Amino acid sequence: MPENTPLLSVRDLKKTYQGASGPVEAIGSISFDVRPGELVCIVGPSGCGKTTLLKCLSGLLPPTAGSVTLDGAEVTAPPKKMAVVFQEYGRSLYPWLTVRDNVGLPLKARGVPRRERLAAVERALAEVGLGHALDTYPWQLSGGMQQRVAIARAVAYEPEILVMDEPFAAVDAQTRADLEDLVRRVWQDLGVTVLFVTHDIDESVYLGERVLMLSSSPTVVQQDLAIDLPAARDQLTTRAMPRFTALRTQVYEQIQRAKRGETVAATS
Ligand SMILES: Nc1ncnc2c1ncn2[C@@H]1O[C@H](COP(=O)(O)OP(=O)(O)OP(=O)(O)O)[C@@H](O)[C@H]1O
Repeated sequence: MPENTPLLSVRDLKKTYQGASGPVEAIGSISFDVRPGELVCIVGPSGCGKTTLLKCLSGLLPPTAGSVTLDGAEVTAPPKKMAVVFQEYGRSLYPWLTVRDNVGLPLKARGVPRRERLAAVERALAEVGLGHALDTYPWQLSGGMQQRVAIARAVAYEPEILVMDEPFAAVDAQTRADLEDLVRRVWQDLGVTVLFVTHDIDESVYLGERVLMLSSSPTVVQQDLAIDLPAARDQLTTRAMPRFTALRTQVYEQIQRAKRGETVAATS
């Protein structure tokens, strides 16, 4: 695929729920593209429709209007080319399966032969620094390690796009910093396209090459901001850069505007 052809294309997406006391317009109208190999963060205030958007993107919820296209095909069911990592790692791993079997499960379901599957599982676990944990069970690991297993499972599947839904919201600050660096490393090493949803402004700027800021519900893209920080990022030096501070201030101000219900045109 040429580099400028979008991998994921969201066009005029609208979602209205039928609530008990009438229609709830969760998503007003959202349009954006993600090109192959990009790392895009989506950030917005609580209740702005991030979960609704992700459900529509991953084919779990039909939009009221508009479309989602992945690699040229309209998404109407969970796409094979997409892997999703959720916040609740504790519920996404099977406690009765070893780490090796948890990571290998989607490949088994896809019919990948055993030898090839085991090689892919070992590669993915080595990538997330858990090459030594193949035969352990999820409940023998810390929360951060379990989330690494969930990331390895997504990576082993070799998706065209890796969607992460607030994946680090439930871990402590130090683990979170390590996992952020892990996501950037996986993105750089494997060239996978990443769409990362977070409510954390600093995290969106530290991780992303682009940040899409959502307005309050009914949601639109408030701003599409290019993150022009150096590709090699480091928790101490990058976060201490004046440019980092300027970008986080810009995102913070937009989120505050979104909370007040002020919408501005999406610009980069
Ligand atoms: N099944 C539903 N029926 C009716 N309204 C809903 C339903 N699901 C979500 N909503 C409403 O749609 C809006 C967006 O909700 P959504 O959960 O997508 O936001 P969010 O950004 O993921 O929130 P948070 O960051 O707090 O998790 C909210 O006003 C919510 O109350």
